[in-house]
Amino acid sequence: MGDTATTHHTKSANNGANDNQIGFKSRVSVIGSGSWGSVAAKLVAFNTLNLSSFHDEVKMWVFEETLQSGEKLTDAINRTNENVKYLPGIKLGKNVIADPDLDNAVEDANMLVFVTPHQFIDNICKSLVGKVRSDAEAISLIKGMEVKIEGPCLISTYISEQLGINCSVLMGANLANEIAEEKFSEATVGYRNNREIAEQWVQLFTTPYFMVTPVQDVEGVELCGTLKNVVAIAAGFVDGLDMGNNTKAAIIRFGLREMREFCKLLFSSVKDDTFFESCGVADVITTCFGGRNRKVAEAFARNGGKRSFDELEAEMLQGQKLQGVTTVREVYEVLRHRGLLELFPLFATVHEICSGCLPPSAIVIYSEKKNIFPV
Ligand SMILES: NC(=O)c1ccc[n+]([C@@H]2O[C@H](COP(=O)([O-])OP(=O)(O)OC[C@H]3O[C@@H](n4cnc5c(N)ncnc54)[C@H](O)[C@@H]3O)[C@@H](O)[C@H]2O)c1
Ligand SMILES: O=P(O)(O)OC[C@H](O)CO
Repeated sequence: MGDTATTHHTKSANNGANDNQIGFKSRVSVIGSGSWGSVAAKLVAFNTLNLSSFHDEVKMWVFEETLQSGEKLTDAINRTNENVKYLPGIKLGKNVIADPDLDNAVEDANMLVFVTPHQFIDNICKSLVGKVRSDAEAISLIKGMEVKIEGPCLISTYISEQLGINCSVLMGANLANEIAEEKFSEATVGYRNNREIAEQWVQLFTTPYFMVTPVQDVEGVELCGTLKNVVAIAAGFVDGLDMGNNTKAAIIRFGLREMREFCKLLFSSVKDDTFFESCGVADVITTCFGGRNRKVAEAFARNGGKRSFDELEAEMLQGQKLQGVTTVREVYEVLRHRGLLELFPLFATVHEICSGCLPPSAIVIYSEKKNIFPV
């Protein structure tokens, strides 16, 4: 742990955070246990076993459910060391302990990894108020955003505000099943102003097959991870209409341009270089070719928009959750509220298709005529 973090530990006030500086070991909890949540626990657990500055054990909070066999998911994970529902066939590491009790899962942890679908973060944060260490550091792997009456709010900001702790982000071209199989990938840690904290997260996640780069642009990194899911849905429509690779490449380019404009609209501080990190162009590419948002959007278009995203998601993903449909609705609300829909034709069209106002083929009309931003 770096100096800044150590000072952090010693000044803590509540929930047992009175550790001595010398010999202090960090405790990590993972909040979420879907496919990416389980891979995150695996990555982290590999490092906590191998680095002396961490306690070995990694607690992973599980949204409890009963499997078809009648066994609780948590019991099955702890018995087999696999997330048999969301990441079957992958050993997580014996030091990963699944826990269905949220309070218990975060108790004593000073490094909190948030990785649930974004639609659930509100309830999770509300139930964690007053339960986490005041000196804890958080990181969000969640791709999505909250839209409140007063405007859009990044998930990392929401976590920070609700829990009174600093929150970094980790985003990137990270299809969970590929990293689970230890195929090489990159990711980007976005941090606000404390480089040492960023280095701790880099250390905690880096493995020989997972390369993590810190970038001082938390908003840019997080919004890239959030918005690429909208572009992935557009790419899925193109696939469902059998329009081919050139059209998909055009959609990716238009999408990246709207991502950049939307990021700068919300945060003028967002850096152009961030779009060339793993969280930017690389994540757009991988999601538009191999992601769940793309896959379900393709099925939506092949069905002519007659079967809803909810229905297709339940049938095709068996409990896993899409982020793109909710995100594009939130983006649309922000743009409508500001009278800027015309400047974001791809985002607007994707929402209008998802919500049934336009047919999937409208994405073709979009791609034929749009070049809104000056290049
Ligand atoms: N899967 C990936 O390849 C991947 C990669 C990078 C980032 N992400 C992001 O990670 C985040 C988490 O996604 P994931 O892939 O780990 O999950 P997932 O879609 O695989 O699984 C859904 C999860 O939601 C949980 N859940 C269901 N109802 C809930 C409720 N009411 N309250 C709380 N939890 C509930 C389920 O138990 C399960 O753990 C998302 O923001 C996603 O965009 C996913
Ligand atoms: O499967 P998706 O569409 O949720 O995308 C997964 C990851 O975000 C890719 O980096």
